[in-house]
Amino acid sequence: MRVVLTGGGTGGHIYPALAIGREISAREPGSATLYIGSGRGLEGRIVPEQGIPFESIDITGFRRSLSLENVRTVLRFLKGVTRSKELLRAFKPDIVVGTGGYVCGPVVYAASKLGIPTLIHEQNVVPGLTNKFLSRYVDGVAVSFTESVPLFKKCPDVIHAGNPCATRVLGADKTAGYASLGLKPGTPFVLVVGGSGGARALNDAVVQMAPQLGKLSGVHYVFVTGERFFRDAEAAIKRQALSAADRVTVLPYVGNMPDVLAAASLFVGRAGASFLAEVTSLGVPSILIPSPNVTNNHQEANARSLSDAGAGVLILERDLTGNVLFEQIAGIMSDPAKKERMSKASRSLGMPHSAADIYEQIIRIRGKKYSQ
Ligand SMILES: CC(=O)N[C@H]1[C@@H](OP(=O)(O)OP(=O)(O)OC[C@H]2O[C@@H](n3ccc(=O)[nH]c3=O)[C@H](O)[C@@H]2O)O[C@H](CO)[C@@H](O)[C@@H]1O
Repeated sequence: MRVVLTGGGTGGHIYPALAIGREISAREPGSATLYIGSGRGLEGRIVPEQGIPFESIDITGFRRSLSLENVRTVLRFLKGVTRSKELLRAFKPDIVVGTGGYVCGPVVYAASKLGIPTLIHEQNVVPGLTNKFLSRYVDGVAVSFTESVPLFKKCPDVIHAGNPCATRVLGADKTAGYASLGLKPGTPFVLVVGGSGGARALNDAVVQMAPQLGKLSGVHYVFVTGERFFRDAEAAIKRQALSAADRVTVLPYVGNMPDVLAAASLFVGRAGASFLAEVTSLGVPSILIPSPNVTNNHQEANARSLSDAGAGVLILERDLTGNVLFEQIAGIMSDPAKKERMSKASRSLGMPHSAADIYEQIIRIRGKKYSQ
């Protein structure tokens, strides 16, 4: 099959696209993939690193308030449609899959105008602006939460498939995870990550709790700060961690997150939808501090679905301090029975067959389109 993947800005939109691409290649060896993203997003680095051909278009997102910038955005969108049409005519895909983020707008729209079968995947309960717009043109929609199905009632083929990132972590290699961190296999460690871009509030709380890290004997800590915060955060964390500094690893970004996540004893992070799909697919217990700065506060809804099931502990950012965070970490890491209960609850929420369901949907959509 020839497939175009598009979506991006942040990891939460890129990794679901890559997971769908991987499923297609596994089912149909010899498939050809092209990823179309924005030159400004994280995809420009991640996708070529995976050995996938990458083309970029110049596009920005809409501001929610009226502004001159929105006029420029419309012009860029129209230019993006023209450029996408050129790329699509040259590549001749059998399917175009969009996973949200503004970059997939012109690409999926152009594909639908050219009569190419199209599918979008929505990661969050509340659909993003781009996917809402595209839902009028696409042949199918895959959503991550059942609650989102009615929001796409005008679309021809809507399925509840979970998030394909859940499938991407299934083949994860714990041993490789420990090795990449330089840890002895089996070392218990707490993984703290503020989403694909890092989170200042979380990094600040980590610096505040760092003097207490030594209290938990034998536990290692892996702090992933986000590229833009790395230098300052690393210096501050190492300084504050005192005698436990040798049990602390600080990194800007983790390229092999599935392996590292599979080895982790506890995940502490934001509540982005793709991360949560991975955490539940692997049955990792979590402490979640949802970002308050996202559309419709959707990360809090994501986090509540885990905390209500006993799979995670929810801390609202306004209540976050170093002490609160360390108390919760210690409460889980020093109570194996509690950790095990949370782990079981987490696994029960996982939907690891997600990418396979989406692959079946792609086959169905193509079949229908070409029989018309
Ligand atoms: C601030 C913001 O707009 N956040 C949104 C964004 O989050 P964000 O882009 O942070 O996405 P998620 O937290 O959902 O997922 C991050 C993805 O990046 C990967 N990863 C992350 C860090 C790292 O060092 N290495 C790595 O590989 C994770 O394994 C995961 O696959 O998209 C999500 C959609 O999925 C939304 O739910 C979030 O609300």
